Amino acid sequence: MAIVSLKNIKKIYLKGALEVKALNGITLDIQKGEFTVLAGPSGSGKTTLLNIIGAMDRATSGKALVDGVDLSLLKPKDASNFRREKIGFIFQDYSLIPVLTVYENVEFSLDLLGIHDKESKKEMVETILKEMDIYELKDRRPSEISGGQQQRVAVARALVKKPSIILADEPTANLDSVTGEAILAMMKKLNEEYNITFIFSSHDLKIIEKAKRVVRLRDGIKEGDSS
Ligand SMILES: Nc1ncnc2c1ncn2[C@@H]1O[C@H](COP(=O)(O)OP(=O)(O)OP(=O)(O)O)[C@@H](O)[C@H]1O
Repeated sequence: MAIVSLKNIKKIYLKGALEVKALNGITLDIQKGEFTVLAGPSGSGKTTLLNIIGAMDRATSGKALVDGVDLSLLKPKDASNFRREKIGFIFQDYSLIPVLTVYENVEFSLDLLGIHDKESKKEMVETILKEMDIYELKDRRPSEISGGQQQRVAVARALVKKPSIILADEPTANLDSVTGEAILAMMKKLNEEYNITFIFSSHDLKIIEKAKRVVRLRDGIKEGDSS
């Protein structure tokens, strides 16, 4: 069974009296363990689609089933539980908490899940920091490390809670091409090692060509799908 199953998803934003059709009938299945990029020009609907899959936003019409949950039926509180338990988010601007150290940023993800036992948290956080090769940076604040290192912290924070799906909106957009490709290689390794489903957006051709499956969007419509 597909971990993400979208049927005829439409999203219309209202801008005053103006309707913006951001998604115009997207049908898409993604299997568990796939490594998929949503590609397409600016404004094609990539962020909107990621937000719907992650229950950050709701489709205007259509059916979205993610890890067995029908997202259209979720009340706001259930949506926030769903996000916390099932989804790891990675953002273009890293979105780390500036006053917390690298260690605490990753640990916070477990606090939100209600895991409070110091020792088990320590084991989980340290394992993932080592995996991401940022263990030596654990006591620094985000402002004291590079952009590529901050994005590795963001990946660690998403991953530590062992989510079913990781959603990443332009995760390499603010990085130079070498660092961006290193982050992508790391995501791919984690995808293969843990069989975590990755769905990310990009309009960088060098990044797109390295994904296993490319779903192309244009004007809110799926115009291509290749693996
Ligand atoms: N909150 C909003 N209110 C109104 N219109 C919106 C809103 N969010 C997005 N849009 C519009 O919906 C369309 C799709 O936007 P979206 O951000 O999903 O595209 P994108 O492919 O992620 O673009 P980019 O690559 O620039 O991030 C665009 O026309 C955008 O202007």
